[in-house]
Amino acid sequence: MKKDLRVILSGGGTGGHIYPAIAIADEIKKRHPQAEILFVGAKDRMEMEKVPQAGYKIEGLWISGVDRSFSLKNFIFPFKLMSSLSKSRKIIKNFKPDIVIGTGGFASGPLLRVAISNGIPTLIQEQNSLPGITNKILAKYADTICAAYEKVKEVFPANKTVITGNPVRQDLLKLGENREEADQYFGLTKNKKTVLILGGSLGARRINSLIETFLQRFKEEDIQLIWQTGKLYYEEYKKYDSPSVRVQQFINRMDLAYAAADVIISRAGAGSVSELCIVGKPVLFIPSPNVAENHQAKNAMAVTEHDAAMMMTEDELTESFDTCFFSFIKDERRLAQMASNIKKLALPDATSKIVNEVEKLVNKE
Ligand SMILES: CC(=O)N[C@H]1[C@@H](OP(=O)(O)OP(=O)(O)OC[C@H]2O[C@@H](n3ccc(=O)[nH]c3=O)[C@H](O)[C@@H]2O)O[C@H](CO)[C@@H](O)[C@@H]1O
Repeated sequence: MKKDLRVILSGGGTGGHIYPAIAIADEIKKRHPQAEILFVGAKDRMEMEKVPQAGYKIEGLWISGVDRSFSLKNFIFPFKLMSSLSKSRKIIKNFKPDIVIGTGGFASGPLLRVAISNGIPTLIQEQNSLPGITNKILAKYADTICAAYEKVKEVFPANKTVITGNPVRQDLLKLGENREEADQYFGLTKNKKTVLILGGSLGARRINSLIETFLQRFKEEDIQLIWQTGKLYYEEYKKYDSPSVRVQQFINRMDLAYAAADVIISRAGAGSVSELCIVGKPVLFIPSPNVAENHQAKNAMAVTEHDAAMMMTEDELTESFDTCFFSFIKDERRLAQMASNIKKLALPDATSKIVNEVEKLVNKE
């Protein structure tokens, strides 16, 4: 293996594409401390803040997705694409990567395209059971595809697809017994039942309105909350912050949030689902209905079919949340069974397996 390995990672738009890239970068750095790593994301998206926070350099492309409906935004898309292809060429020419890794989201499209046409080895990582559009296009030309679900072999070339699982950040792999630190970090009361509410990296409008409706009920049941609203909705809900309802726009210490929780209510983005399997606590999934081909429901069903979590669609919430959730949270036997079942689905070696594939590609060169 080259001593001065040079790697570009590209992916973003949402945490679901950013955190896998950071986990892969951390594992590469662990194995190859001399490696030079550069991220490429989309200007104005959350990767421009989260990647430097994780200690890596990032360049931004002027790129966005195409609206599925007719929209004025789509008229400038060709210009954005040309601009980002041209910037990708410059980045690749200057950085001279040994490998380019794409984790999905629109910024990885132009960059991987340029890498492929320059004959640079490429690897893409697909988090979902139904691939996103960028990865679908790139898969034909990429050298290796690392995925979490067997099912993607129906869409991707099976001969170069390796099932590894989704990369999960190192700090989430060793939650251990840091509940006390977690309670202190969030200012929670010790020994009080805690529910963690997660709306995915951007927050979830419907989950926020559900929690607002049930605040009084949680109080009556003596349950405290860590409530992640998402940046977009924080202003609307921050008024509810109190010692028993910790309202957060975004949680930087997910390790502590998971450690503090007895039960978790969550969206079913692929990364969240993979993390929750590792965390091994009882979960109620409320999948987003606003994603391509309803893939979050499919991510959640991959867990519920093993009797390892509960799931409710947004449509079921009004009628069933009250009775189902509040009886679930009191049923200690059922909670323990769910925690044990979900833990069996964890794939904690995913990042390591992906970096093995990265090394194979670089060594081949
Ligand atoms: C609305 C939307 O398009 N969602 C997609 C997006 O989800 P989203 O961006 O929500 O991503 P995931 O659920 O995959 O992962 C969320 C990540 O953000 C982290 N996190 C979350 C909240 C927080 O306060 N702090 C924090 O660090 C989680 O620990 C996790 O690592 O990408 C996923 C992976 O491609 C898809 O499956 C989802 O359908």
